[in-house]
Amino acid sequence: MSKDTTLPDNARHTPISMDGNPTIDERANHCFGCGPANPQGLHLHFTTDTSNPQAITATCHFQLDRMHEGPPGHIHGGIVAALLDEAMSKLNRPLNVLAMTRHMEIDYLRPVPLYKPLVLIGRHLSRPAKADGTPGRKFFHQGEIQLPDGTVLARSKGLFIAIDEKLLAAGLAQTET
Ligand SMILES: CCCCC/C=C\C/C=C\C/C=C\C/C=C\CCCC(=O)SCCNC(=O)CCNC(=O)[C@H](O)C(C)(C)COP(=O)(O)OP(=O)(O)OC[C@H]1O[C@@H](n2cnc3c(N)ncnc32)[C@H](O)[C@@H]1OP(=O)(O)O
Repeated sequence: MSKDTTLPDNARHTPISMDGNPTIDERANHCFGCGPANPQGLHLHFTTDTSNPQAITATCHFQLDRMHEGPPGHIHGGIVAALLDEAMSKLNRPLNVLAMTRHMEIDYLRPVPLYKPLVLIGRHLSRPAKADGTPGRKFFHQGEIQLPDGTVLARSKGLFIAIDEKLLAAGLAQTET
């Protein structure tokens, strides 16, 4: 039976060693991109599609207003970067890794409008193997901001590096002091 990709993917995509521990998303999440607990955040909500493990995607429908203005009537370039970073980072969890952005590049193809419904899409591109053939730490992803008709306004490519889960514990401890 094929998977219904219109439904949210609610599987708990975490390493087995994290069973029993809340993920970042399950705690009071202040992430600027997706955290419900951040009153100034973007509150982005993504639906992931893992039906093809070679082409995992994360999609978000969103619309911003003047709070995020750069060029008149358009989204600030730094916010465009944050949107693309967020979309790409949303691919790490379905890939069962904790990973941080090491490098990203952006093509700002067209100004991105405020007050219009837009689509934000992250696509997993590749995870090169290490020299010994074992899975590598580098994850290459792509992000796009599109108009509903598919016109691409901005596109990113990102390198994410898988990190040790202990770093996550250290980061969370810092937020609790
Ligand atoms: C103590 C606090 C820690 C807190 C962390 C906690 C949790 C984070 C987990 C997940 C994120 C959670 C939620 C999502 C939040 C936001 C969503 C957006 C995502 C982000 O916004 S997240 C913030 C921005 N992000 C950073 O704040 C990263 C700062 N940074 C570092 O923390 C290190 O930089 C790190 C750990 C990334 C890597 O450090 P490292 O030492 O482990 O790795 P290393 O340097 O060895 O690089 C590995 C291999 O990448 C190659 N390489 C390097 N640069 C390259 C390039 N440009 N092109 C091609 N290859 C390149 C090297 O050549 C090497 O390759 P090789 O292994 O083959 O030699």
